[in-house]
Amino acid sequence: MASAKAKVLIPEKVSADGLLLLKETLEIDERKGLTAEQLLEIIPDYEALIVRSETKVTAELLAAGKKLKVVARAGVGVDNVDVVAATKLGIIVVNSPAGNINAAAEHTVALMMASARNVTEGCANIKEGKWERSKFTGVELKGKTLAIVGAGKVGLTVARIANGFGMNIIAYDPYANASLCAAASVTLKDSLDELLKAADFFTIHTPLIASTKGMISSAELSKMKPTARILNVARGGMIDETALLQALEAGTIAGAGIDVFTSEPPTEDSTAAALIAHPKVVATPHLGASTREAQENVSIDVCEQVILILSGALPRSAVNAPLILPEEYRTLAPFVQLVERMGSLYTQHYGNRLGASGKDFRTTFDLTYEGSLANLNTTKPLFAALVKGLLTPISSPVDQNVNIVNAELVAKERGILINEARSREKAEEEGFTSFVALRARSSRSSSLPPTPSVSGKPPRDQVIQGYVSGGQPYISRLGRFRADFVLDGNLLICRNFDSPGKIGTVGMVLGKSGININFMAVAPLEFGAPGEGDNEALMILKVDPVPEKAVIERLISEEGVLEASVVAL
Ligand SMILES: NC(=O)c1ccc[n+]([C@@H]2O[C@H](COP(=O)([O-])OP(=O)(O)OC[C@H]3O[C@@H](n4cnc5c(N)ncnc54)[C@H](O)[C@@H]3O)[C@@H](O)[C@H]2O)c1
Ligand SMILES: O=C(O)[C@H](O)COP(=O)(O)O
Repeated sequence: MASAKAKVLIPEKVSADGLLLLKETLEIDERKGLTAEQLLEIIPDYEALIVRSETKVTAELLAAGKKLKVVARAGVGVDNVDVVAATKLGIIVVNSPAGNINAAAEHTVALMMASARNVTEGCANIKEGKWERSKFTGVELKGKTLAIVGAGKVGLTVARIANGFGMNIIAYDPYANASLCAAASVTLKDSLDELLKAADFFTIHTPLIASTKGMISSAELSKMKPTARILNVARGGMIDETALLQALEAGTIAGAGIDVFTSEPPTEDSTAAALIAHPKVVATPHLGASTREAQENVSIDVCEQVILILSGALPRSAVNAPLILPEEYRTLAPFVQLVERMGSLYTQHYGNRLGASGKDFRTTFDLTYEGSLANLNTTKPLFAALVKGLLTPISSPVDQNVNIVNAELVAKERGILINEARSREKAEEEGFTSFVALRARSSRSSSLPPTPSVSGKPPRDQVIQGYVSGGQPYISRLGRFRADFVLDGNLLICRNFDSPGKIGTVGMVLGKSGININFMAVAPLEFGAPGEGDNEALMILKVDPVPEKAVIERLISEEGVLEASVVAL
């Protein structure tokens, strides 16, 4: 007789601890070593699929899974799952964002120590029956500088462990939570260059996104000490493998510890294969999360979520849950878009300004719903939209898909604090039926000195206000400036002296660089304290294509152009 229980397919090695939870109510089928064709053939029988990083969950496989309700990734990265196709088919994708953090951090430390003490070389030597002690003199970690790029969950866990070794820890992460860094005795630096020059050990813990892809290439490696060692237990592609191999061969860098590669597994004749074979490289086959404990954690985490979903409840960490539920769509959709874009504007503008004020990304926000918005039944989608907007520009799309289910958890994990408030006082005063105000607080308990304001006074709150008109998101205030522009497209935002000729200057630089201006608005000063940059204005230009960093640098080298940022929405 056919089983009445829903069926779960597990084509990879997933820890038994979670699977035990499934056994009571579901039929589980562990089938390792299936080919893609075999998987395609059997998938129509299953309600749930549990994978790690090896199974390619393609659009074709998902479409063939006529009964599939959930794909669970026992780990963080869903790079191997076609999330867009799953969303279109109404299949929920869940993951375990925190279950393997400690494992990845400890593996980083393992590679750091193995590289420092020539563990693999010494081990291979003695196994060959040799005893060549003098060849393998290493270095100690105590008193050395550990430089961390990406002070997130894994990066800070590495820092906490490294404190025990007596290391001096510095980090570069423009979007980090300063108090969490200070609590882990991490000194935040303003540039990657500072880390490259100071590092004895250099480790990367960022997502693989446009700004981190190829982040370490020949130019960066050439700034490092010849005694420095470099580690990557995050994602392949952040260190240029060819450049690293050349630096190791030239002896301009002392060693590397690598767990992840641009293509996995690396092909035989690839640069990655040459790196792996290099005597100064300690390499592992993507073992960051491969501990019994981490596998138990991620297995229990995703199996619990599979049970929730198959019983009709909401999971904890859905990668593709909506920001907004269908019944709320009509009222909330334009505001969800507004708040998400305000968050994205905040991160890209304040986190990436070039010029006088510099970067000043903060992590404590007040989000106030003014006027008729104060009557909303639920603000959950708006909260989620803000978290998504703040984090999307600095996250890999597959690693961090923020939605109403996971927004609070993601914000907490990233050290972002959002205080929501409702008010009916200011909307009328400002001439709107409703608007949203986002205020990033100035208090920074950080190891960094606070960024001085233009007046040299302590930094002030950063404020963005927006409203919806005709279904479009508008910005009515940006910092000290009264604005009125549609928050859409590629925007170049320049702060400049409010004096004749500035628009021409900016237009000329952009024209010479082949950049078209589709729209331009000037935002006058309205909210500044006396003496605080009195003679200033903002210029907001919708541009195409997005200006390169060199163009922005040229702009701010022009007289009277104080700073500029690019915001792509
Ligand atoms: N090897 C493994 O098995 C394994 C296991 C777990 C996690 N990982 C990988 O480790 C990495 C870190 O994971 P996490 O959980 O700590 O992520 P996280 O999101 O908690 O932290 C990432 C940090 O990178 C920062 N960042 C983003 N862009 C940056 C930039 N351009 N410059 C500097 N910093 C930037 C973010 O602000 C954030 O603080 C991810 O790539 C993840 O996929 C690998
Ligand atoms: O994304 C992850 O969770 C890690 O890279 C681990 O992948 P794995 O489950 O295949 O070991």
